[in-house]
Amino acid sequence: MSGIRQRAIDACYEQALKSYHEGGLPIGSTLTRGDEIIAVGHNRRVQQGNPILHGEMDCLQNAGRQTSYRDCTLYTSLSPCMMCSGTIVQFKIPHVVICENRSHLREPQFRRERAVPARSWRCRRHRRRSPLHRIDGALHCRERRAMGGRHRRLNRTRLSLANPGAARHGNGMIIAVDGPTASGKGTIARALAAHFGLPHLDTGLLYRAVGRQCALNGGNPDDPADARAACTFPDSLLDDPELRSEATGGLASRVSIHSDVRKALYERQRSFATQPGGAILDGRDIGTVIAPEADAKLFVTASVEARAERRHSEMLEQDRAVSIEDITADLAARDKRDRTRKDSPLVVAEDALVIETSGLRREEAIAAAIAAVDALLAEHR
Ligand SMILES: Nc1ncnc2c1ncn2[C@@H]1O[C@H](COP(=O)(O)OP(=O)(O)OP(=O)(O)O)[C@@H](O)[C@H]1O
Ligand SMILES: Nc1ccn([C@@H]2O[C@H](COP(=O)(O)O)[C@@H](O)[C@H]2O)c(=O)n1
Repeated sequence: MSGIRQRAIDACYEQALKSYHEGGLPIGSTLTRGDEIIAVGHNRRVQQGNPILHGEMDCLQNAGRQTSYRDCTLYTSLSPCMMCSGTIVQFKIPHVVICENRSHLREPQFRRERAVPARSWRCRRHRRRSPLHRIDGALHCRERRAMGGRHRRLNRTRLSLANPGAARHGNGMIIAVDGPTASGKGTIARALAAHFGLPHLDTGLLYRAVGRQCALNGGNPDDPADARAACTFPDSLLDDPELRSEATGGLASRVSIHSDVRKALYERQRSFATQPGGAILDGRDIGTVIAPEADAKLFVTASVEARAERRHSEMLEQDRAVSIEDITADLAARDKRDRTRKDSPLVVAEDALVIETSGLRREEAIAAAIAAVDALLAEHR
């Protein structure tokens, strides 16, 4: 790849990364003339709350007024939208290099019809036609594939920030994952967090800490005052391995019916959900109470038998001898308590997508969840 082209593509990537670190959409742009980079820019829609500050627009603004763009090339890390394509046509910019367009292919027909009709669209070396890359036809197809990879990886981490819900919270989206115990919601929430690059909070852990603290205080988890007093647990308790035990799960389910406990834990969960950059939370009432405005809501469920089986295997792995009958009875009791309590019961939020994981392996359940979130976000766009 020629020197200027490589430098321009690298600059696009650096700009996209800069935006990513600012909590924005990872889209960068570079304007070149001959061997010179005239300007760079990145998408600042989220950072500035400015709906038209796309990467290409920011770059052109940074370049200032140019007498002519006829000898310029605009590089952009992602396929330009209708607005940016219109600007490219308006400014008569003859060459556009799109670093990757598989994550988000936008306005190809518009550009095909209007943008740069006189160019050859074949890979110079392979003479291969590439319909998706009509305006970066000057690149060798292997070069395109190589540069596309890293841009694509970056884009996939944050593209979902483009939805309107993201703007509501400054610069992020909220994903709510609810469901009964051992349904696999934690497994799914952690995988979604890694996929979308979001921080994750397992809210069950907070209720478990209250249950555990109540026991440490010698209190009665069914007594509202004892349960309330346990809400001031030290943060270090969250690292206590005992929190993960079934016994503590049972205590958590008992303290969680008290309204004062739910009120005491609300603010902590709410500020996590609304932090800049977005968040993913799993629990029982995330989509209904903690973040009813969440951009994507999933309700993960599975039959009692499948859940008991999973919990049983988990315990066998930890060398804990518990009968499957006992586990089933405990799950059923917790389900009933969670579903029938007055304050914030476990229900499917109206706008949630239900994922039934009984017949799905972990990877299949995760793939279904990612597809469901993508579909929900696409509805918002
Ligand atoms: N689709 C699946 N198939 C088989 N096992 C699964 C699946 N999803 C999760 N598991 C396993 O089931 C167990 C419970 O999963 P996980 O902890 O994600 O559930 P949870 O709903 O978050 O539970 P809790 O309410 O206790 O926090 C774990 O051992 C996990 O590895
Ligand atoms: N948002 C939440 C989360 C949990 N609970 C209660 O805590 C118990 C333990 O939760 P796990 O997810 O770790 O199993 C659970 O049984 C609920 O009673 C809650 O009420 N709200």
